[in-house]
Amino acid sequence: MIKVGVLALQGAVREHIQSLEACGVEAVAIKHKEELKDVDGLILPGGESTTMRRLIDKYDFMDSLKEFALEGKPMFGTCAGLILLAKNIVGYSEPHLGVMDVTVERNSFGRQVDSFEADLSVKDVAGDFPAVFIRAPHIVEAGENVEILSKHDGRIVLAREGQFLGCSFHPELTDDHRLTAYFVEMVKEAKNQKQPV
Ligand SMILES: NC(=O)CC[C@H](N)C(=O)O
Repeated sequence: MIKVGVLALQGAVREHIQSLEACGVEAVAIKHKEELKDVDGLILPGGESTTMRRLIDKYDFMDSLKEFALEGKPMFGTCAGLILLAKNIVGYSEPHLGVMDVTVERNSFGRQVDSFEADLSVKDVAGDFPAVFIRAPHIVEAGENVEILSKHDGRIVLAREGQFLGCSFHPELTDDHRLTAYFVEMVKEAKNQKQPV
């Protein structure tokens, strides 16, 4: 049995927990860095990346989050969470965690369109995934080991690099749990690989 955490400093935490539970796994809100030891995978939710970064520093989470990544445990960044994972952010000299080989641009779907919904074709997941975008970033550049899983209007909005999954939108805000289920599979695979045979 696996356990998946949701970083609970700010943002859409409860919805992610419900989506994970709908996928049949145990889900916990992570409020203290020590709790990271208890989970096999972690979701970094949407919200506001600069606020979340401030709280990561305030509660001394940064080293523990980087260690979590180094241990090979899967991490799923949604919207602001994707910005936290990215190695490069357009207009910023430093990344946050800087673990996923992508360059992201914040609020990149135009100010006049604050939020919108779109049906996406997602590789290996769905032909019609309902995606909710809220002041969303997109991936402007992806490294050679990054697999592009979905695009909207020619822009990369979902990608995977090994243990890291990142999307521009909010997969937790609808009743469609297929993308959460995809991440749950990543967590199960990573855990099985670690187990001695
Ligand atoms: N819904 C979201 O997570 C928005 C992300 C936000 N615009 C940021 O840059 O952090």
